[in-house]
Amino acid sequence: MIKGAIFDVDGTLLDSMGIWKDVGVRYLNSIGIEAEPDLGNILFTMSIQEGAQYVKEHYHLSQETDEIEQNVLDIISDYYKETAPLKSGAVELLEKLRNSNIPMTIASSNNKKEIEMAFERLEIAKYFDRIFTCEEAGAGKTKPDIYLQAAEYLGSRPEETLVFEDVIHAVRTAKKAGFQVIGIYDEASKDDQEEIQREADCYCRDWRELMKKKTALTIAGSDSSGGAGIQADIKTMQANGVYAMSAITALTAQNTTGVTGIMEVSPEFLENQLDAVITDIRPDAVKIGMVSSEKLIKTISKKLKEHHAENIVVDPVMVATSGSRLISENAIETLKTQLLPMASVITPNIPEAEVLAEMEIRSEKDMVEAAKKINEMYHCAVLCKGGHSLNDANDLLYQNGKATWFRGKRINNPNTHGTGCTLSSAIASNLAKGYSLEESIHRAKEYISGALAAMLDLGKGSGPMDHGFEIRGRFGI
Ligand SMILES: Nc1ncnc2c1ncn2[C@@H]1O[C@H](COP(=O)(O)OP(=O)(O)O)[C@@H](O)[C@H]1O
Ligand SMILES: Cc1ncc(COP(=O)(O)OP(=O)(O)O)c(N)n1
Repeated sequence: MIKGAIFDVDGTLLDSMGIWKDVGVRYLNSIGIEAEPDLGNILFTMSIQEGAQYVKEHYHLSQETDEIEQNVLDIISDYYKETAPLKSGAVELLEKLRNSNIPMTIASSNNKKEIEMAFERLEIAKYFDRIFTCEEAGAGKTKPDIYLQAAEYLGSRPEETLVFEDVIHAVRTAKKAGFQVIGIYDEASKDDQEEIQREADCYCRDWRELMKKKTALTIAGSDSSGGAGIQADIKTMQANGVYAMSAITALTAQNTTGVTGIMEVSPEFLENQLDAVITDIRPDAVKIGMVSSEKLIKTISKKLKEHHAENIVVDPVMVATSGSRLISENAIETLKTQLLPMASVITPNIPEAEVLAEMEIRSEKDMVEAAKKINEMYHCAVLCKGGHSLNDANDLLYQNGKATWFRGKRINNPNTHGTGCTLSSAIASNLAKGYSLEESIHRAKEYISGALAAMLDLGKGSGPMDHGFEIRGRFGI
């Protein structure tokens, strides 16, 4: 759960990085000298003192460096006081965080005075309880001090705190210190964008893009008891902040004790649903759950390719906890060859991973070996879920030759109907919102732990979880 947010200023909230490239040219122009074409880049990495020394020597100026420095500082100060604009969508983002009762601070390498002047003019001072500067923190943003001091002030731990940044060294520092980092594009650091995208938990071109409601589509079967399948997926997507859509593969007559009937839709009708949804509201992520027959799998594969679907999470549902089979034997082969290679990640539980890897899983070492085998066979990231273990809830991600454990505390709750559907839908929701795969899994596990810990107890068998455990507000009472 997010309990605080820390914002950088220049390049993040303000579209102000240009002044630091432009200030030397402006200064020289003010004394009637034309600057060399590349002066902005030459001065960009220098301190103001170094820059003043450079222009004095290079342009044979009679002014002392102290005077040049002061004139440059005045130009910068005037810029913040009168001109520095907000980045697009910044106010909407601040408003949204304030409405969610998330306290916010500033962490900036700039001077407090400049920030205060700009914030007052732009009417955004009201969003921030305090401004932290690198000068006061005693270190620049290659060290985590400023973020840690800001988080301590907010009363949130790093993992509960969002850091908004636009430059790679700051993104790296905050990430390394355990914060959740949102990276944003800025012209001044355009050459580092790919790296920022890789290192940050979430990345966006501008704040409006981050604010836009993200969408997710579930292609799965209906569970009449509401704990698994389409119903669990939609509740999960809603609770994880995305707009949920569905294409139903089958109706099941099901409750917490078992499945008493399955009625599949025709491939034509599934195709119809997929076309209707995707051509109108494009999903930012797709989750695929129960698909019981070869024909339906082929339809999904064809349609998702045709529509260039992204962020596909495949939960290779085979058997429900209650013991009922949810896929035909021959469809498993088609699932392997047609759907797995399209997936950003697949989420088999231990029995499903055993079928896909064609080996027994008895230990954590076996989980790694099976996930590696599946990854090499089908070229997709594999999250082997450990919910069927007795003592823990440790899941293993295998991708790009690397195994990463997501360790979870086992919650003593016998009502685990729909855990697989819920986890895969939460991962898809997080991918839709732009989180990296690792962060998407991490957040999905936190969500499922919360839903299990709410201890809902319904039905005669293994009951459903409380998907809405964190949905509060006046209509929730
Ligand atoms: N009792 C539990 N406590 C905490 N997490 C659990 C528990 N049971 C399952 N999980 C988690 O729920 C997710 C779904 O896992 P699993 O139950 O193995 O899937 P499936 O429902 O497909 O069999 C995994 O992240 C797993 O670690
Ligand atoms: C319609 C439908 N789809 C999938 C499942 C399996 O759900 P899962 O999340 O794996 O949960 P359990 O049934 O294993 O608890 C289902 N039962 N029905």
